[in-house]
Amino acid sequence: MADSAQAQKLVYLVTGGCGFLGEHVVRMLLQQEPQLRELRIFDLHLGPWLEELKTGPVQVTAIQGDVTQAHEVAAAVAGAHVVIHTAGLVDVFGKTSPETIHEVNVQGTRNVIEACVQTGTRFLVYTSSMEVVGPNIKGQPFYSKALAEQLVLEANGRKVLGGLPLVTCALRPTGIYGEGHQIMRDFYHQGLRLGGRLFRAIPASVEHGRVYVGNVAWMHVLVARELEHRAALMGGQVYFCYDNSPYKSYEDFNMEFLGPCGLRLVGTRPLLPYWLLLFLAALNVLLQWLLRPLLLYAPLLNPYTLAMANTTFTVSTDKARRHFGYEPLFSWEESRTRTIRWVQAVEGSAQ
Ligand SMILES: NC(=O)C1=CN([C@@H]2O[C@H](COP(=O)(O)OP(=O)(O)OC[C@H]3O[C@@H](n4cnc5c(N)ncnc54)[C@H](O)[C@@H]3O)[C@@H](O)[C@H]2O)C=CC1
Ligand SMILES: CC(C)[C@@H](O)CC[C@@H](C)[C@H]1CC[C@H]2[C@@H]3[C@H](O)CC4=CC(=O)CC[C@]4(C)[C@H]3CC[C@]12C
Repeated sequence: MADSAQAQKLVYLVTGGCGFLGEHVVRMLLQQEPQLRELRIFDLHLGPWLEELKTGPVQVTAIQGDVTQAHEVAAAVAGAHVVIHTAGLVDVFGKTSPETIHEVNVQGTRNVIEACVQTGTRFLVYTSSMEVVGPNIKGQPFYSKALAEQLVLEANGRKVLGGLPLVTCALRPTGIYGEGHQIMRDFYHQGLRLGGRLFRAIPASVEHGRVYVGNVAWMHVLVARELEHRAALMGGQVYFCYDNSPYKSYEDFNMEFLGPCGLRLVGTRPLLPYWLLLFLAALNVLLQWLLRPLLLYAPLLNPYTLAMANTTFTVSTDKARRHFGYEPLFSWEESRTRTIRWVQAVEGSAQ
């Protein structure tokens, strides 16, 4: 009996499973997905925390690999029931060349799609970004995400090995926050260096939609589960990731977490005029270029981050609720508390 029950259980693959979002998806699957028999985690950089996951009832298989290498992807995909493809490069600080970003995001996604077709995996969930509908121009970090999303959606309905159709969909989070968010960590360290102060650079009126990483992970788990049963409705669809996090300026939102950790945002309006911020941002680009042979200089302020920080991001949709019953798993209060605890615990700033 156990064998037949075990036989009905499924193999999931998460690419980028050791990243900020990927780790939350992996942990959420282990907590919330009863159908799991094996969870494969495919990543260029495997985290040591994976070892702690191997003591549970689900077989956890860590695979060190590169999505730009088709054969490595095919070997990881073979036999998987569903692939959750989060591996990607989103570099808003100019650390990585546009060519590399394109290779990982576009060719890597193409490799995942082809691996599904060649090995017979029928369900593919892609982590896109709200940015794909932003003011993208060629060469911006998210242009390659838009191309990759298009590949995934166009692949919906392709026949996989065995003759059945591939079912794909894409999820579009906006700025994700929560435990493990590197930019939040950078802001905290910047504030500590400035004597517990951060200086306002963005008008408080510029509203930003942000979403808690646990709710983004939960949406991935739900979509991976429902994609088979609701293929006709969900196949080829995109879903924005949303929850009840409040709309605030990027800096004021960060202070929801950094304030309780002892930081203070100075100024009710930007301390420097926008033209001076533009000049400093351009200067940072020049410095990054001049210093590149010696070191990687990648400050928070550059023309792209300044433009993004001054762009209103809002999402008004309930499509995920209507299509597959999504409701945020974590309230705003829980999301805020978890994030504060992370900053306090990881950064040793417990009060
Ligand atoms: N962080 C955010 O605010 C948002 C992220 N996203 C998307 O979510 C996904 C995950 O983002 P994050 O967790 O923030 O990034 P991350 O950089 O923390 O995680 C990405 C993971 O992919 C892996 N990876 C990178 N290149 C690889 C390759 N060639 N082969 C195999 N693995 C590779 C990395 O090692 C890393 O573990 C990305 O696709 C990103 O575009 C979308 C919207 C917002
Ligand atoms: C120095 C200041 C200008 C400072 O405030 C810069 C902050 C900057 C790092 C962030 C400001 C806006 C952020 C982006 C925004 O939340 C939209 C996004 C959506 C995504 O899907 C991915 C992340 C991001 C591009 C996000 C990245 C960080 C900012 C640019």
